[in-house]
This record gives sequence, C-alpha cells and structure tokens, in this order.
Amino acid sequence: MAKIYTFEEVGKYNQKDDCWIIIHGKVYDVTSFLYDHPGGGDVFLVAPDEKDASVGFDEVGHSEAAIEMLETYFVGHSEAAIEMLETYFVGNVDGDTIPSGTVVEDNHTPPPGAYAPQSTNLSSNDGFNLKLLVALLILALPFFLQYYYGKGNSKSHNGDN
Ligand code: HEM
Repeated sequence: MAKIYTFEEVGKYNQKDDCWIIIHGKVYDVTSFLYDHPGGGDVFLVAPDEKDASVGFDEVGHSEAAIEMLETYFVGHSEAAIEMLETYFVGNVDGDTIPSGTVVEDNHTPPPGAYAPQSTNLSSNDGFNLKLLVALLILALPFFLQYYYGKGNSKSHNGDN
C-alpha cells in the first residue's frame, strides 16, 4: 500500500534539494526534475499552502508523455485522495477470488469500478464462443457429408435414367 501523506507534511518539502508536489491526490518527489522541467522549477517551489498543483498541471495541457512521466516521481497518496476513496467505498473484495496476474502496482491501483476484471471476462467469453463455433461445425460435418454424397448419388441416378 502506498504511503499516505497529509497536506501539511508535503508542504515541508519545499527546498531545491528536497521538493515534493501534489497532483490529483498523488504526491510526487520532483527534486531530480526541478532543473529538467520544461516549465521551470519555480512551479514546484511554491508556498506550503500552494502544494496542490492539480489545476496548474491541467491548465498547461500537458502531453501524454508528461502524464506518463508523473509515475517516475510518485511517492504516495495525499490524505485528500484517500478520503475521496472512502466516499465510494462499498465493501472489501475476497482476495482469494482475484485471478493471479491481475494485481497491479500501488501507484496504478484502479479506482473503484475499474474495468480490468470485466475485460478479463470478455476475453474468456470470446474464447468460449470460438470453441462453441468449432464444436458446432464438427457436429454439423456428417450432415454436410451426407447432403453432399446424397446429392451426388441422386445426380448419378438421374444421369443413369
Ligand atoms: C511532476 C509533474 C510535472 C511533470 C512530469 C511535467 C512535465 C512537463 C513536460 C514533459 C513538459 C513539456 C511539454 C509537454 O510534454 O507537455 C512540461 C511543460 C510545462 N509545464 Fe510541466 N510538468 C509537471 C508539473 C507542472 C506544473 C505543476 C506546472 C504548473 C503549475 C507545470 C507547468 C508547465 C509549463 C508552463 C510548461 C510549458 C513550458 C513551455 O512550453 O514553455 N508543469 N511539463
């Protein structure tokens, strides 16, 4: 489970050699990015009560590449994000029933109602439909053969007559 930080805690990381920022409920350590950020380091070195940069980040209209870069600096969730999760909480999932290989990294945890399990079901449905089709074709094969040879025989009879 990713660590949870309070807004106040994040506000303390406000130095050039240790700088954190909050974007959409997630906390990022951008120290190593201060001098590389195309938009400059000043956007990160802000007053403690301005540490939530979600609006600024969105308003710039950052590229897909920039959004993917966020993961590199992820250190944990903000308290506000965790409180938001509680709003949508309906219950716990039985861990034993989750298929192996579907567990994701903490920083990729899908929000409630995410689509991953559904897509697994879809693909297994596709597999089932294909098997059903093949089985039906195999079952229907004798009828095709009978029809084909039956037709052929009757043709040859007609020819004889
Ligand atoms: C960890 C967080 C951030 C990352 C990884 C990031 C990354 C980037 C990248 C890759 C670009 C180049 C253009 C693009 O690909 O969109 C960019 C440009 C820019 N960013 Fe950020 N950014 C972050 C946070 C912010 C914040 C919080 C602000 C302002 C509140 C900001 C303001 C800007 C501006 C103004 C530019 C445009 C620079 C220019 O083209 O002159 N960025 N950022």
